[in-house]
Amino acid sequence: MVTTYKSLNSSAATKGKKLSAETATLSYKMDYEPSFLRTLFSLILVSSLLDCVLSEVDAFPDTKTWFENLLPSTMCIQNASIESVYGIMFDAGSTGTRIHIYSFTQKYPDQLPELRKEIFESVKPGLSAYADIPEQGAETIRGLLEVAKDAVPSSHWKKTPVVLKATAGLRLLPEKKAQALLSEVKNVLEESPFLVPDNSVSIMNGTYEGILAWITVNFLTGQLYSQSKQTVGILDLGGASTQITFLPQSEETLEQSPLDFITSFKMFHTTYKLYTHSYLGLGLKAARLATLGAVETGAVDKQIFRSSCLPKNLEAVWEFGGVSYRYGGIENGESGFKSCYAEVLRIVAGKLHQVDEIKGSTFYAFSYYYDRAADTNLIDYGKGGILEVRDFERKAIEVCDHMEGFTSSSPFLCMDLSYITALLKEGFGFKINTPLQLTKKVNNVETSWSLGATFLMLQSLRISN
Ligand SMILES: O=c1ccn([C@@H]2O[C@H](COP(=O)(O)OP(=O)(O)O)[C@@H](O)[C@H]2O)c(=O)[nH]1
Ligand SMILES: [Ca+2]
Repeated sequence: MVTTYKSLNSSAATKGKKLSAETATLSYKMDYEPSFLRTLFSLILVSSLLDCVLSEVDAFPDTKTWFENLLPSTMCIQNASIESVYGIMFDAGSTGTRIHIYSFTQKYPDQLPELRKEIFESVKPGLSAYADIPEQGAETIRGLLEVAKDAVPSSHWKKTPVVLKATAGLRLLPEKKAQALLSEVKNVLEESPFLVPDNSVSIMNGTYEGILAWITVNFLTGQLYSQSKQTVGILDLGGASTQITFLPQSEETLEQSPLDFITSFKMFHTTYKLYTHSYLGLGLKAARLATLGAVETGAVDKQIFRSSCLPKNLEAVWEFGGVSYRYGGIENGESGFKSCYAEVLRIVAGKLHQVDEIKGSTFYAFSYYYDRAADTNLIDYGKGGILEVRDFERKAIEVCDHMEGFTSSSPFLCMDLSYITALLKEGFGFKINTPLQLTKKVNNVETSWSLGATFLMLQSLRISN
């Protein structure tokens, strides 16, 4: 693996520095060829190849209902030379925009292609911070496209599809502002030398976000093509929304869940009926705003939003989604875990659907679950690890009850850890000893929805040689 950092903005890099620093870029390159990935992507690409030949036959007929609007319209393209196929996926998240450039190779015409390399780069803040200056937001995409131009040989540019999917940051913007951003972004993609399919720039439905991340993780852990089909559930905690997705084992779950929490799709000759839901406004940063009471009021110039989850003497400014908020602790008032937990509990109480069977299931947790666990040394940043829900609670108590010793690097740490504890325990209803597998990467591949989305993009485009 080759790792090169241009400038840093990962949690590893910001650990011990200002956690709310929002403007920098991170880039790294990964080379990997684990055998199961070869198998996996062989399966994917073989399916695509067959589909191209049998263009009348939809390989995943049942999927149509749920990813109809997610995918660019179907077409059969002669995507690449005999040796390489590329796919570019933008993840426009609420806190940052990321580009994933995946390359696949086919060494011999009669052999199956393999996933060879992923190049990743990100910028902060996310597109939603440019709500009033959409052209400038789109410029961030232009910058990331330069990375793609370096990564993809120019001979392949015209055949390489590029897609951008925005998540909760844009979902929360007024429709007009979100559309203006998407339209500027579309222009920038169209000015690029890459293949821009129909519907290439869109706001992704939260249901897809959960399902695509579930596909990614269960591909990477080998569950989707293993005989046992012991799939794992996923918990994603973004800045503005959070997702839970798993394959129910109990009939009761299927029967008692709200209809829109259950989604069926077919892959590799197996039909999966998943439980998935995305809670908009319950991402980590949106929860900060809610705890501070700043959601309804918005940022008012002189107002300072206060919380017992913050150090008593703190007064500072925090930027989220392009808005600046003044915030601080309660001087001569309450602080510490007990009062903070009561505050964050109000954000989740009665807001989430609970399912009994998750108490005994295996869940992979990533994004801010991972970042905050790593920030507080609950896990190693590089390796991740297994935690129980009560580990987050213990750490929250430790941090919240010793805020006098806080450093300016982490003013929100008490609030974040308390919120994560409340979300897991009182929100989803996990037991305090439910184990969570904290994982950022599986075999060097990021555990995010973007790989699942790229897989479906290639599938949809019938990429072939
Ligand atoms: O490829 C990625 C994309 C995002 N994240 C994490 O996702 C969180 C931020 O969520 P995001 O900005 O995507 O917010 P959303 O739009 O999903 O609410 C942070 O913990 C990031 O470290 C990540 O680990 N890998
Ligand atoms: Ca996300």
